[in-house]
Amino acid sequence: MEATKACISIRHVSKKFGKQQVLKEISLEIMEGEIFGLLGPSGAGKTTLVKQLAGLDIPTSGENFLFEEKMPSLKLIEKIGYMAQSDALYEELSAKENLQFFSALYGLKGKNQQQRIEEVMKLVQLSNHLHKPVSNYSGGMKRRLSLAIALLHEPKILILDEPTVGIDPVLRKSIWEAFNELKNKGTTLIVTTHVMDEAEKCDRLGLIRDGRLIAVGTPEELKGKTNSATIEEAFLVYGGA
Ligand SMILES: Nc1ncnc2c1ncn2[C@@H]1O[C@H](COP(=O)(O)OP(=O)(O)OP(=O)(O)O)[C@@H](O)[C@H]1O
Repeated sequence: MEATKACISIRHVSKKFGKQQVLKEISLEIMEGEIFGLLGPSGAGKTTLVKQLAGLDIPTSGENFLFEEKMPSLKLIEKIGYMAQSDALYEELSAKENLQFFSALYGLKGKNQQQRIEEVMKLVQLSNHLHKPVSNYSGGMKRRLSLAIALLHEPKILILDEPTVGIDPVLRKSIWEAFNELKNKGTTLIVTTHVMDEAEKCDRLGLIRDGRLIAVGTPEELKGKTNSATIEEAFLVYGGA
């Protein structure tokens, strides 16, 4: 069997904002085609780390590599899809107009653009709402539209910062089905969360607390090693003392 390759390599990454040290010596490899969850309490440093992976910020020390290329790199932009924590949508435009705007940024034109718009809206189950102004969308619909936008250019790596916040359990399930579909097509997904049942759905997890990566493993490994019934319990064991 072919060994899986790392497509993201985080090497001794630290980050300071003023005097506050937000990331502390993080080293981690994320494999091609896995769903990797970054789990940690609010303020742990998850967003700070994924922003660096998306090329939107730089470490104070250490390095991030994507496909063996040091970040940030313009060359990699088309390989990365990033969905931020808050939606960056034009409320006064329709969903379709938003999708057309972002498609143009990625250089998608004509028939190809139209086809991708149809595909991504189908994936997030918003095909029937294409012409609605975004201002008439619910919070969950806006999250799904943001996801559709992050998927437009078929990125190899998809970085999702709390993608299902404010989304009800039924929709959350359908979004996770979409994640698994993408994974099966070879996309690597990085998902930040503090929802424990969501953590269980990831192939591997990185537990992050106060800017430190305190454990990495599959949900089963993390529970097994700490003799815990739940990820929450395992987290407390790793974070305790
Ligand atoms: N641009 C910035 N300037 C100063 N401090 C910042 C900046 N960005 C983040 N921080 C601080 O860094 C710490 C980590 O924030 P971060 O957003 O990475 O946490 P998080 O784990 O993503 O939390 P949440 O789950 O609430 O989004 C926080 O204390 C935050 O206030």
